[in-house]
Formats: sequence, C-alpha cells, structure tokens
Amino acid sequence: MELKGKVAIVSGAAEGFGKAFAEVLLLKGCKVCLCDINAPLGQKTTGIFEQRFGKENAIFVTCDVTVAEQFADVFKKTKLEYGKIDIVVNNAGVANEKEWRQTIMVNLIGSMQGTELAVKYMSKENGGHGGVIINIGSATGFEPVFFMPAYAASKHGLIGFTRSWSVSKRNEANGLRFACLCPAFAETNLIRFTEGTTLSNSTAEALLKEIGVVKMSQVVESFMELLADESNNGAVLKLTLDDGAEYMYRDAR
Ligand SMILES: NC(=O)C1=CN([C@@H]2O[C@H](COP(=O)(O)OP(=O)(O)OC[C@H]3O[C@@H](n4cnc5c(N)ncnc54)[C@H](O)[C@@H]3O)[C@@H](O)[C@H]2O)C=CC1
Ligand SMILES: CCCCC/C=C\C=C\C(=O)C/C=C\C/C=C\CCCC(=O)O
Repeated sequence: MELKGKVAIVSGAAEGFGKAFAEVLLLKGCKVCLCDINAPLGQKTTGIFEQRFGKENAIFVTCDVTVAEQFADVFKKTKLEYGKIDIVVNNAGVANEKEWRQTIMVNLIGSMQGTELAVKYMSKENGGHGGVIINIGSATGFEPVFFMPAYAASKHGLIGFTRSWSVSKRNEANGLRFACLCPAFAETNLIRFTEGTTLSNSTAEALLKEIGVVKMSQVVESFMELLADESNNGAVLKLTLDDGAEYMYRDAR
C-alpha cells in the first residue's frame, strides 16, 4: 500500500503504541489525526510531530472513544481538515480489572465504534475511497489469562469482531479491509499499571521476565506489515518475544 498522501486516524495516540503508529505513518508521508482522552499529553505529542513533520500534517482532537459523539467528531474534523480518510487505527486501550466495565467500554466498544465510523466514512458507496482498519488486539485474545479476565475478554471480542467484518462481501466491494495486531507484553506504561490486575508487583515482575517484553520497534514493524500488504484482509497477527510475528489467521474466513 502506498502510504504517501494517505490520511490516518489513530486513537490513543498521546503515548505508547498509538504515538509510535502515528510517528511511523507521518514518516511515510501520511497526514495523521491523533486523538486521545489525555488532552495535555496528546497536544504535546502532536506539537512535537508538527515541528518534525510540518504543521499541516498532524492534528489533535481530544476524544474519549467511549463517548460516541466525541469519536464521531474526530472523523468529522479529519474529513474537514484533510478531505478524506484512508486508515483508521483503533488503538486506545486500558487494562483495569477493578474498573472492568470501563475496560470493555474502551477496548471493545470504543474500537467497535471506531470501526463503524471508519466503514461509514471510507466505504465507496458513501463516496469514500476504501481503506484499511487496524484494530489493536492482544496476545491475551487467544487464551485464558487468569490475571486479566475482563481485558482478555475485550481482546477476544475484538478479534472476533474484526474477523467478522472482514468476511463481508459488501465491505470488499466498498474497498475496505480489516486486520488485528495482537502483541504480548510490550514496553509501554500499560504494563506498569499492576493495580489494574489481580497480581502483586513481585508476581507481575516475575511474569514479565518469564514471558518477556517485546520492543516497540517490533510492534511497529508488525503494524507496518499489516498495513503494507493489500491482500491482508482478515489477518490476525500475533507478536511474542519467543516466536516473533505469526499469523493466527491470514485471510478472511
Ligand atoms: N503494552 C502492551 O503490553 C500491550 C498493549 N496492547 C494494546 O495496545 C493498545 C495501546 O496500549 P499501550 O500503548 O500499551 O498503552 P498506553 O497506556 O501507553 O497508551 C494508551 C493510550 O490510550 C489512551 N486512552 C485510554 N483510554 C482512552 C479513551 N477512553 N479514549 C481515548 N483514549 C484513551 C491513553 O490516554 C493513552 O494515551 C491498547 O489497546 C492495549 O490494550 C496490546 C498488547 C500488549
Ligand atoms: C504482568 C504485568 C501486568 C500488567 C499487564 C497490563 C497490560 C497487558 C496488556 C497486554 O495486552 C499483554 C499481552 C499479553 C500478555 C499475556 C499473555 C501472553 C501469552 C503469550 C504467549 O502466547 O506466549
């Protein structure tokens, strides 16, 4: 997929994966709308990108992805600013078992909302040019995870949701494709929030040591692989330190 001149929306882009995805898209010549619930950090990140890549290539919109009107506003503003939308990355996520309803709301419902909006704006039948939706799942979406049941459920759901969209013939005709990136532990602040799990700090440290922590560069590389290959519809790519990137599903089925 030629990325130069494409327009992307990345949710949860103030820090972590979202910031790295926005950065690589800008590096490849895309225009990017970064959105995040954390307005001060989102504005700071976007300001840095504006300086590096040009003020005209990055915008920030404050958005809680669980609030439908706010997420819709992100799409409206991006279309208004850049005239089209080609890539949507549903990345915003939390890992909090005590606030498990919120975990489902952000990780699953928020990403579903972002996908629905992407389909609305990018479908050829609505005047769009087609495009790609990348949902950020997790390696917890394939197996039981005793210390994060709600989080794991949100990611199991997101994988099923993404695959279900990918098998629709109507979406194929609309030029849309759908893929899911599923990393194991990776080096962001998310994995430092152990109060959000049922683990003690020492058990969490031991687990991180045992499973290992994937580097951000590996996550970005896998993200780019899903984006670049236009035949990737329905692909679910798992990324672990031990096995690297492996397709759990390659095609829409
Ligand atoms: N770090 C890890 O080990 C892994 C993370 N993931 C997933 O990757 C995605 C990104 O996570 P990280 O970068 O690690 O976390 P992070 O905590 O570094 O970044 C998450 C971003 O999402 C934003 N956010 C949270 N709730 C939001 C909401 N309601 N609306 C809009 N923005 C919101 C935060 O403000 C933050 O900027 C998440 O979906 C997470 O579940 C998946 C596998 C592994
Ligand atoms: C121990 C740290 C606790 C805090 C964790 C917070 C967030 C984690 C988010 C993830 O998405 C982590 C993803 C995967 C880790 C769990 C199981 C990995 C199984 C890997 C495998 O299949 O080999």
